[in-house]
Amino acid sequence: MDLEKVRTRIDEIDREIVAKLNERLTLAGDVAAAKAEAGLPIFMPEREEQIFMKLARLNTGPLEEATLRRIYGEIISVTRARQRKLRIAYLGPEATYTEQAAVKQFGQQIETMPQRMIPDVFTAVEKGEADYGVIPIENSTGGAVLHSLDMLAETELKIVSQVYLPIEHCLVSRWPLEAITEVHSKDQALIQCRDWLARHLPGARQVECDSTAQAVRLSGEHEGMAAIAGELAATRYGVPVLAKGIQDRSDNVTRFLVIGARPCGRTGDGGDKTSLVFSINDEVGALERAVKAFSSRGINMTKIESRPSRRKAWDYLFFVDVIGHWEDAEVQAAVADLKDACRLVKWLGSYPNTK
Ligand SMILES: C=C(O[C@@H]1C=C(C(=O)O)C=C[C@H]1O)C(=O)O
Repeated sequence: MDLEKVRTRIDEIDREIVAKLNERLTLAGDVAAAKAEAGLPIFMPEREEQIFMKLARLNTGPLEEATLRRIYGEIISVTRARQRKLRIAYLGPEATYTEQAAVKQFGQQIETMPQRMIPDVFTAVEKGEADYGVIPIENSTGGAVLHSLDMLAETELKIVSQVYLPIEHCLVSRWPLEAITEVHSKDQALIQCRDWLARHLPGARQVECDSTAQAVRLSGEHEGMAAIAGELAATRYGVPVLAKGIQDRSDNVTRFLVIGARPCGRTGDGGDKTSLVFSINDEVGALERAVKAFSSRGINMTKIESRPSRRKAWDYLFFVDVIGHWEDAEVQAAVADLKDACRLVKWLGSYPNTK
């Protein structure tokens, strides 16, 4: 093939792409103005998911769906920022996995607001200092993030989106493996690397701290100290990576939630998930009746997790995820039954069931 000819064609395509990008940006800017008038939020995850689903159907390849999503994620990020840069609070400090999840959801065009603890993320959104908050909720190896569950039970904020992020942990230190006496990290990360640590650093003390990024920062300052964290945190704080991929399972994925002041609308086409929390009466068959409210209608329950209610000893809250939107007739009917069987039923949010 003639190189010059191909390059000429590529240049033409680029001209078209740039023109189209600008046209899209201008149109979406008009939408933003109309939305401001109608009192609708800048960020509408249900609309974005519909766009992504439509793009996937249009795409004939060779472009991979995940790549298309990433490219469009940035285009939409720029569009949102044209109205106003969204302020995103997340479990910090900088370069945590939660920051990566925030960028995966919102793109680069955001104002990042790292917070020290999970409750601080909720407070920042509740006070209106941040537009949205991002928190970890569960990991495929280590299970639930209990602090996040407890906060969800208390808050009036709603879950508006979920983000799955593959997690690859690294051992990060300025000192060689033989010299390491302490490994610092978030409890979840230590649990996810339990077998690796037992094999490679059996004598090292394991110390829990608030975040993986915080552990990296500390480890840079103290002799014999190592941290478990992501490569991004190691790079950001300038501490060398000694070993990569040290999590016990290669399919290690964390699910994050985006919380906001307003609920998210329906995506439709079975593309939504609903999270709720309920508390059952102390009687025979109460939990079964609660579960049947969904199963008898063919509603798929994708998760159930119990936590102490923190009100009374041996009193529990059940956190469940089901497929469907709170406004779906079937879900509403199930919730009516659930309310008959339960002391408390609280809607935590409905959002696109993004993979
Ligand atoms: C332009 C809009 O605002 C935002 C930007 C979108 C886009 O760039 O396509 C889509 C949804 C919203 O999060 C809209 O709601 O249509």
